Amino acid sequence: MKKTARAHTNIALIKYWGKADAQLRLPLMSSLSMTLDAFYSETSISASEENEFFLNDEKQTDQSAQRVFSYLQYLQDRFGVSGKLKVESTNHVPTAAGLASSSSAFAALATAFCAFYDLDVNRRELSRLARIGSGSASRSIFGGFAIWQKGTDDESSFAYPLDETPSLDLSLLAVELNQNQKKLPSTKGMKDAQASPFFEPWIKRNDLELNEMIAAIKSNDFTKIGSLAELNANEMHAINLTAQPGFTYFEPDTIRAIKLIEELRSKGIECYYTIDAGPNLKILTQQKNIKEVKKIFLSEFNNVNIVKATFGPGVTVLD
Ligand SMILES: Nc1ncnc2c1ncn2[C@@H]1O[C@H](COP(=O)(O)OP(=O)(O)OP(=O)(O)O)[C@@H](O)[C@H]1O
Ligand SMILES: C[C@@](O)(CCOP(=O)(O)OP(=O)(O)O)CC(=O)O
Repeated sequence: MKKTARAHTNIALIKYWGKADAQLRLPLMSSLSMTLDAFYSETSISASEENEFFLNDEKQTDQSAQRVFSYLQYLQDRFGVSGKLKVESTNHVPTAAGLASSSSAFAALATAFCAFYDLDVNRRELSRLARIGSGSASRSIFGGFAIWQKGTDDESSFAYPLDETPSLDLSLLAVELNQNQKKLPSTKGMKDAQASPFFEPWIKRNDLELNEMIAAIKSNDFTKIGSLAELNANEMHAINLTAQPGFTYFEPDTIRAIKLIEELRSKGIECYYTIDAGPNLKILTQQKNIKEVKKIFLSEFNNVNIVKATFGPGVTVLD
């Protein structure tokens, strides 16, 4: 018997970047995201002679396999089930390039696991389980806009939908400047960032920014959504730069792309950016400006891949 689940990635507009508990992946802040239709992972689980993990048809034996196996062990212990498992996953998103592959990966893995063992879990519990695999995965259980409330323990830290089928005119252009796997995984990056003198203010502003974002979404205020998402992303990257020692996920092309967005805005083409733990940008824009923004980026950058996305669905079991 084989069970397969599909989960879409999500992009945080209010970001998770800092943990209160590394094992349980309890965050120090609540976050809010948009699930994306264009990017997803499909993961199957079946019984096997030994634990195996295939990613995009290639057997994995490195740290990424260890992460999957220890997560499966955790889930088996938690539910009192056993057996060796074969995990086969396909990413329809570049892996570990700051395009949130771990969000779709662990949402799909948690869901396939529950389907395989026929476990009766609701979506809130599924979100808690996905969170243990990768924090951002807690939000990929849901479509549209999701909020991950930080909570104080395993029970209370889960995501829930804010609006699963938004009618908002909001599109995202993923500007893939560099699809290579990053050297500094998110888990380590967010740990190192806690040494920044601006880490405390970053945590303190979370409530305010989250509430402002919820209000902006509810009132269909694209300008507020875009500018606040950009501010929040820049705060996250500012604490990276000011950590001791400082670091950045930005590359020269990331800065060039930021400058280009500023230029487009000054010409009246409204667009904003958000950036995760990688050099690639996600541009937030509206239907009427997509063509123009895409055209200008393609003419300014060689070898850039631009993928358009809008709201995607929550996790599903495929068979
Ligand atoms: N389909 C998958 N199944 C299991 N593990 C995966 C899968 N895709 C990616 N991963 C693992 O997720 C980890 C990458 O996560 P990481 O959070 O560092 O990068 P990312 O998800 O691309 O970027 P972001 O910081 O935006 O979330 C790696 O350990 C990678 O092997
Ligand atoms: C920048 C981010 O994308 C960080 C995501 O971090 P992960 O969820 O990948 O981290 P772990 O919980 O350690 O697996 C912001 C976000 O998605 O909220």
